[in-house]
Amino acid sequence: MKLEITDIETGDPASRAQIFNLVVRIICTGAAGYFLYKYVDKLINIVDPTKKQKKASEEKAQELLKQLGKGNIKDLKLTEYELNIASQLIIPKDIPVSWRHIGGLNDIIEQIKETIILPFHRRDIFKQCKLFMPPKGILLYGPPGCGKTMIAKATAKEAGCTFINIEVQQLTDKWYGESQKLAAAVFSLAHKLQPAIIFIDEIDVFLQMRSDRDHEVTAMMKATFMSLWDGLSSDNESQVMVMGATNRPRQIDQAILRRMPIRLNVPMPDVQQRAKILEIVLAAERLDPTVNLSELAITLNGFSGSDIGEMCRHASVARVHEHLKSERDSEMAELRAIHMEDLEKASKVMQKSKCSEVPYLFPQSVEISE
Ligand SMILES: Nc1ncnc2c1ncn2[C@@H]1O[C@H](COP(=O)(O)OP(=O)(O)OP(=O)(O)O)[C@@H](O)[C@H]1O
Repeated sequence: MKLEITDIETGDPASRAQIFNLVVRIICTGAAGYFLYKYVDKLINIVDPTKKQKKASEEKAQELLKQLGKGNIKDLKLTEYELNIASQLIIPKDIPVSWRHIGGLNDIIEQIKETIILPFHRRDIFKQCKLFMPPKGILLYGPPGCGKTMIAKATAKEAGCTFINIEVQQLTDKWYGESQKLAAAVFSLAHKLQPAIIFIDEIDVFLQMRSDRDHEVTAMMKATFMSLWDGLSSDNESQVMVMGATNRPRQIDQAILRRMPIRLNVPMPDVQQRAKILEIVLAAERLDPTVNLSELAITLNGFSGSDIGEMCRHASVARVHEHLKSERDSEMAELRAIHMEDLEKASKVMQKSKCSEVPYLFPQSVEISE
């Protein structure tokens, strides 16, 4: 079949010049369209510089939801804001912390098992108990480095529920109205993926006492957050809970404290707790028979769990340096076990650096004045 291009006006076969003209026009129109598209895309990126970031978080959210095995993602009908929040989801099986990694906090762990995990797991039974109200807020408070974040992560792992980790910066969007929509999305997403825990680390920063200095957008976001939280409390069917952690409970608004009826103090470890933490931290290391963890724990007064972890790392690494030094003289293949002396030396170094820190003053309980 022969394809013939004809002149529109005369119907005569088109000349070579006319065909050339047509081809040039098609190419020019295509090129103009391409550059216009590029220009508009650039303009959108200038107007909304977060576009790329939004796309990346959407893709991450889709992947996480798939891993969570929440059925068909399309059926969840997630909004743009919910997808943004979903990019912060933590998959329980990926959490490397469980109860056995936490030393000396058995009372707190038991309380969490009883008040949070059991009602999540045995909803069938708890639903029949009309006087039981599942807690909608729980606060972990205490000095830095004593295991609050570890407890929150282990709770999510053991409960096997959706864990939404809220980052303060994520909700404080500079665009007017966006913060409120994101705050609302936290709760609607948790509702769609329930049972779920909404975890807010440093809740004092996120929802600190509302003050006159609050930016209008921040104040509105907080108000939205609080009213949605109230919605949870009045809905007995909902399996969504907010868990907050703070080093500064006195900075938290009383209205927020009231929404967190369960408040668990995660204190500085006492001597027995320190011995337990030492045991857990050093479990994977080879210890010399000279090591006496109970004796060592007595000398670590004022050390947090994080300090103890750091001290053990120091002791272990110092031994590696010593090994590498001596390797130059003789070929020693095996790294020696950790001696009591290594741990004592490391604790003295840490004690010295701790002496220069400001002492940490912490309330034993958080009072609510009605
Ligand atoms: N009770 C504990 N048992 C075992 N390890 C602990 C314990 N407490 C703290 N640690 C160690 O200290 C690290 C920090 O703990 P974590 O982040 O849970 O403290 P935190 O109370 O949340 O601190 P912050 O308030 O500064 O966020 C842990 O990763 C762990 O190595």
